[in-house]
Amino acid sequence: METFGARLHRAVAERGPLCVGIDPHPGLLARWGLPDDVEGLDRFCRIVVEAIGDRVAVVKPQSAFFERFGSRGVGILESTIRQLRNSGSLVLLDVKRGDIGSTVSAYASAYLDPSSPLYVDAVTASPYLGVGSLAPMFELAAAHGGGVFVLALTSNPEGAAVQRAVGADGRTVAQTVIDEISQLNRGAEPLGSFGLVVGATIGDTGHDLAAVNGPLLAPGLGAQGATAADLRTVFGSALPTVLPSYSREVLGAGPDEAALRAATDRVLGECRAALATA
Ligand SMILES: O=c1ccn([C@@H]2O[C@H](COP(=O)(O)O)[C@@H](O)[C@H]2O)c(=O)[nH]1
Repeated sequence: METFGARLHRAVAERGPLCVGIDPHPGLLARWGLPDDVEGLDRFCRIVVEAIGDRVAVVKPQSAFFERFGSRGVGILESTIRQLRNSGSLVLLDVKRGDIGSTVSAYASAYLDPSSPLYVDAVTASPYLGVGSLAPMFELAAAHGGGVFVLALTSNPEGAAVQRAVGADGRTVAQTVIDEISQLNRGAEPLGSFGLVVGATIGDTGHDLAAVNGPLLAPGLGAQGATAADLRTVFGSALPTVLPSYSREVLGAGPDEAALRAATDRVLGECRAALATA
């Protein structure tokens, strides 16, 4: 079985270093001339998949925008995941789950067990009940070639107060998360399956990402103000493992599929240029 890290490495080599988010904000549905209901959500997702599913390495549906429509919205998430998988992109579900270990087991089954209707290639997870509490996710991901991206240094300004707080051992909370994920990826080739989320907005925080040996998802580009040129400052020598992520910056070009593809190609070009300087 090929690991998620290997599959991601291959997808990025073939399609380029880019993740595009599917975030059907009410404002975007309106701009696309779609109703703010399940039919509008379905149409929005179908257009995005048709436009970019066969050209982007990773697509990241944001679960919140599906959950807000209840069970029918989750049904659209399931069908969107299926369509994305058929289009050849890897699916990273942005769902930021975390809980005590026994409950994390159920989250792991929901997203990382191939028999689940919500089965995806990778999920985002929250480490604030302790990185160790996410072990059931790591184990099921490893068993089935899946991946987990753990929040480390998020792109929002409020994250710093928690993530940069310093513990008794002198390390920040974020550095503890970084170090524990680095351990999980030790020796993995060509890339570990356990990633981190590090916002492109955060500047140089002095955190050491050099030993992670796993993918570094970088949201915050475009709508939140960061540019591809900021990636070097944030990631330094870890730049080659960065997976830049854009949602509204690309989605704002829709609903025209050619315009969505053009926006995707533009940001991919910017990211390629930024990462090539590594
Ligand atoms: O630190 C984080 C973690 C996750 N996100 C998510 O990424 C997208 C960003 O959307 P944009 O439209 O490109 O701003 C969104 O789904 C967030 O929940 C993040 O922004 N920062």
